[in-house]
Amino acid sequence: MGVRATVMGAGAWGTAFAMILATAGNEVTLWARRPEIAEGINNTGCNPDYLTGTHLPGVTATADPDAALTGAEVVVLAVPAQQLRANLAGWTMPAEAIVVSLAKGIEVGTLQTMGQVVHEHGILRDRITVVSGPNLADEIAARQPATTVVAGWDRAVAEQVGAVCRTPWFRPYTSIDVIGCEIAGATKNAIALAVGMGMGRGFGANSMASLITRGLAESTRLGESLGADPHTFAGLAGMGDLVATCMSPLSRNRSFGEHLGRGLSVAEATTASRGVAEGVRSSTSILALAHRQDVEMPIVERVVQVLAGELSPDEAIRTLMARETKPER
Ligand SMILES: NC(=O)c1ccc[n+]([C@@H]2O[C@H](COP(=O)([O-])OP(=O)(O)OC[C@H]3O[C@@H](n4cnc5c(N)ncnc54)[C@H](O)[C@@H]3O)[C@@H](O)[C@H]2O)c1
Ligand SMILES: O=P(O)(O)OC[C@H](O)CO
Repeated sequence: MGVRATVMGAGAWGTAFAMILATAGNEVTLWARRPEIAEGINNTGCNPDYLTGTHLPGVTATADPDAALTGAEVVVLAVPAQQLRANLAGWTMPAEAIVVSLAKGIEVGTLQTMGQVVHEHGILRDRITVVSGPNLADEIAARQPATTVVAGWDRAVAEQVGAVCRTPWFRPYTSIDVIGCEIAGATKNAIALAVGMGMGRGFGANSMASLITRGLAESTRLGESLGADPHTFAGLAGMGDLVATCMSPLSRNRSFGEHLGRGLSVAEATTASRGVAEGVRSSTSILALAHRQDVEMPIVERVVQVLAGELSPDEAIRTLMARETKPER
């Protein structure tokens, strides 16, 4: 028996998630900011801008947020991290709905995770869940097998969301480590920028593996300082997502880093990007959060310096390699 589910945001992941929910037997409404996107979906059954060849049977689109939200039992938030708070302020959330956050980022200024932003908007913590894992939207849209983590403060609610978005090719696990999944999801984008820069400089698997492994170490440190379970970082929302993002040419964050490594400016890399590369804005807030928590994040620090034009990718790599020798852990 399905639920009435609404996805707020018709970018790549919002569109793919709407398809998952419809395939799982739910009644699905997809809110698009631009009316022409909603019209395109309703007229052709495909999103004209994102995942363009993907059919969305059972998905009804609208550009009216009130129409989208009225009566929804599950509300999925799929707008970019830095835009979530402003969007929430303009929406009337259904009183009893379960809220699912898809965005992977840390808010600039407040240094809050998306779950914290949603909670601050007045949603009870027990009704908030986040979905995070190795989930490149293009592969999900192509119905390739994938797993994910649904994390919630209330395990039963996480299980409910897991059941609602389970399909033969999309297998959700559950967790109660919301902060761990959110920190893992946000930081992997910053690490993918670093990996991309290395690839753009022409480096191979050794460099990539070094950045992934040490990147995971610094993400785990930050997560633990905020009360996360370190095991989360070894799981799908941690290592799983980091590997998928850093290995795949489909990743916007890795691609953005590759552009920088090849000598493009941040503005040029932004123009070349196929969608939002969350790490570009969130790297700064992740580093600020690390400073607040007194946690060392040398890779993220170099990424921030490259994005700010203070270091070239070569200088970033050279200074990372010049750090003092120390025990691995
Ligand atoms: N694409 C993926 O493979 C993927 C997978 C997992 C998680 N995510 C995360 O999901 C979130 C959304 O990513 P996406 O891939 O759908 O992004 P996207 O770049 O494909 O689309 C962004 C969507 O947000 C809309 N948007 C932009 N500015 C907005 C604003 N001010 N208000 C409302 N809507 C606005 C755009 O119109 C578009 O519909 C990000 O945090 C991303 O990290 C993405
Ligand atoms: O394309 P990216 O870099 O935003 O990564 C997409 C997903 O987060 C991968 O799980």
